[in-house]
Amino acid sequence: MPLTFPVKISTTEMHTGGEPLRIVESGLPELQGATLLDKINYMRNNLDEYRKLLMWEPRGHSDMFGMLLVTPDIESCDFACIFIHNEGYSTMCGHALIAFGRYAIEKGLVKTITSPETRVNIQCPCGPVTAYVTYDGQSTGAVRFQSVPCFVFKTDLAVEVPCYGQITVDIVYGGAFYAIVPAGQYGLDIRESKVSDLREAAGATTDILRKQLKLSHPDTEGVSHLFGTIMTDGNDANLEEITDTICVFAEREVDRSPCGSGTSSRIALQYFKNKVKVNQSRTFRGPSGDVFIAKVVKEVNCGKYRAVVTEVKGQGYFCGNSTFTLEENDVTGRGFLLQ
Ligand SMILES: O=C(O)[C@H]1NCC[C@@H]1O
Repeated sequence: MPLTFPVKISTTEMHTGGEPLRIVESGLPELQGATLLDKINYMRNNLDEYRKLLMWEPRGHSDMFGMLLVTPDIESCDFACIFIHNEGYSTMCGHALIAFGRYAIEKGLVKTITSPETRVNIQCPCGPVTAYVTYDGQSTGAVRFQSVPCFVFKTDLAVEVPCYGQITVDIVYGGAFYAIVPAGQYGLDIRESKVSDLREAAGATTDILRKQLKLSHPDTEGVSHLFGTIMTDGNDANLEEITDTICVFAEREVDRSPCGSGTSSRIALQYFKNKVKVNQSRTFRGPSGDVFIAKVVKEVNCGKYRAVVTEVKGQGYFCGNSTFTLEENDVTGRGFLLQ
């Protein structure tokens, strides 16, 4: 289905730890479908031009991220989200929820607001996620969210990454599946190496794993896809120290923040490798220098897997509003990417 003219799309622009969040407020045709997954599939099949218009150049860029709000189909949830990025649609996004928690309250979308925290129940494609938004009676601040069950799918998986040799990764589910690997395995340093080198190595790892690894989730439809590779500083054991992380997801998109779902995955992996205990907090730093604080809240089951609910805390900020238009004869303006 082509774009419907006149195109006029309104958004609020936010960021969490430097990672953009473009919240679409109006201007898209209605998404058909009974469930959130149906609506995502409808958008993917019929309205993907709108994703490209909003995420790609000249209105976005190859590291852009956004979300749309739709009606939830889980009764306990107040909102449902569709996450969009350079390649398509994703299953979980922590940085988006951290920003959205504030948005929901500041824009008057939440009926019952309580201090010092307000609970917001959000249906994500991976399942229901609870966000707790700090509210002091006047303004909103930090947001913590509790994840869907996170589990380790495979540990110590050896993979031959073209141009880099044999690399050993762990595969973890934190609302999305990630490969997790210390940057040192590629001869890279997460703090000193160029982001372009880290992006390339992580992207090459995701590419080969997507070809070779069959993923499955015990009970959630539509999530069995390797979303990206997370490189770490390898510092899993020393709880007192900040640990660095860079998440390269979708089509080699670099998360500026520590990545909420990636942080859930990392703390879950650390838990199952006996590096942290329930309720022990750790600080994760992303490439922008901003941090998330995370911990394991409790152990649960997820099908045959031992799993954990994690909690990740950070703060998002408002940075603007946009109204996007498109002239009918503007072919380039429909979206392109330079990478
Ligand atoms: O915070 C997160 O979970 C994410 N940020 C962009 C990519 C991931 O979805």
